[in-house]
This record gives sequence, structure tokens and C-alpha cells, in this order.
Amino acid sequence: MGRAPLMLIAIASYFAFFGSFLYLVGWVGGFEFMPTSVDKGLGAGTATAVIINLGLIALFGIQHSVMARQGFKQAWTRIIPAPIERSVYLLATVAVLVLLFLFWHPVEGNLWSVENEAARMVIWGLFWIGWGVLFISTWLLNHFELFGLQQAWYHMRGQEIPPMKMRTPLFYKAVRHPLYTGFFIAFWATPDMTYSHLLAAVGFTIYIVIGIHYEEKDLLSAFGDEYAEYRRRVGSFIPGLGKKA
Ligand SMILES: C[S@@+](CC[C@H](N)C(=O)[O-])C[C@H]1O[C@@H](n2cnc3c(N)ncnc32)[C@H](O)[C@@H]1O
Repeated sequence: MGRAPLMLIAIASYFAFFGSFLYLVGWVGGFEFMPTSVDKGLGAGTATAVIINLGLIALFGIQHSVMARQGFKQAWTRIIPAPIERSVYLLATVAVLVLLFLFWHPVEGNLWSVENEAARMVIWGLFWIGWGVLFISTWLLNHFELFGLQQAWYHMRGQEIPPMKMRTPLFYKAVRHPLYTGFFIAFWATPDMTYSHLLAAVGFTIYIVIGIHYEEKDLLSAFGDEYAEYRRRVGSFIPGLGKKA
């Protein structure tokens, strides 16, 4: 395939992913105007709903973890062009997110509901801070590389795609996984914790904790001692906690 079509695929994937990310923010927030959300979707009995929902989260986890591993990438790039490997990964993520948005089955009931208006505002503030931390973290790492545009751009210009560099600016000096810290805050900071929301928060938290194990394995093999030393010095999600000897 020509260089320009690959660039177009990368741009289309970027915007498709960005759209699904914005939908995810509204989906987790459970805003009225959303066609579906963590609290608005198809109906089913509790047991069926829980099984389907956990299946949807597992699907997201499997797609995300398997396709991000080095071994998979090496095999996969014999089939698809390497410059759009990340873009195809993003398209697969969009597909599993769309399944989540369409087939999530809300579960009845409420764990907590904060009545006090000021407290509700503080919690909503935290929700937005979480998404903000996540978004800023993508720029701290390398936004365009993370979302596949840089690879296709270099390829289009006939230049070699630069290897991934280890980065530890700003938030990364305090924790190794600020993007996931942002994700946790965004999922857990809600003034109305319905059982549906709780299921999503617990499910995605478990997935991230498992996913990090594999992500760090890859980071250790890519960056060696530099990353090992970083793990000894810097906590995982919460500053000072989860350092690895
Ligand atoms: C979705 S990002 C999440 C990054 C990180 N786990 C976080 O929560 O901020 C996953 C990608 O970031 C890369 N990555 C993670 N930490 C990195 C670092 N310190 N420097 C460069 N790349 C990193 C991983 O290799 C992976 O491709």
C-alpha cells in the first residue's frame, strides 16, 4: 500500500479513537444526553447483566493487552504494514469500546449517593481532573506516537520510524503510571455510585492492575536497567507506593 493511504488510515484511526474516547468520558459520567452510559443500556436480570458486562470488560482487556505485546506485534506486522500497526490497534480498541457502549446491561441498585451539593461538585471536579491527568499524560509520553500518527508520518516522509524512548517528565516523576491513575480517579470519583458503575470501576481496575504487570515486563525488556532503577525509585499509581525492589 502507498505511503499516503497509510497516513490517511492513521489519521482516520486517530479521530475514530478520539471520538470513542470522548464517548467513554460521557459514558462513565452517565450524563443525561448520552444515548447509552454505564447506567443506561439494555435490560436483563442481575446475574445475566453481570456476566455480560464482565465479558465486555474482559474483551477490552484481552484486546488491549494481547495486541500491545511485543511478540504479538512482531507476528502481526508480517500481515499488516508496521507504520499503521498502532493505528490498527486503535481501531480494534474502538471496536471493543463500541461493543461495550452498545451491549452494556445496567445493574439495579445504588452503593452511595452524595446529597450535599458542595460535595457533589468536589467529586465532579475530581472526575474531570482524572480525565485531565490521563489526557495530559498522553502528551507527556508522546501523544502522536501513542496514537499512531508519528509512525505513519515518518513513513510517509520516507524516514525511519524512531524507536520508542523512555520518558519520565512531570507526573512520571511522581508515579510510573499517571495515565492509569487518571483512569482510576475518573472511574471511582462519582457522586452516585450505582452497582453498574461499581461493576465497571472494579472491572477496569482489575484489568489495569493485570495489564500493568505485562506492560512493565515489556518496558523492562525495552529499557533494561534504566526502567528497573525507575521502578525502585518511583511508585506505581500513588506517589511512594508500589516501588519494586
Ligand atoms: C496507555 S500508555 C500508559 C502509560 C503508563 N502506563 C501510564 O499509565 O502513564 C501505554 C504505553 O506507554 C508506554 N510507556 C509506559 N511508560 C512509559 C515510559 N515511562 N516511557 C515511555 N513509554 C512508556 C508503554 O510501553 C505503552 O506502549
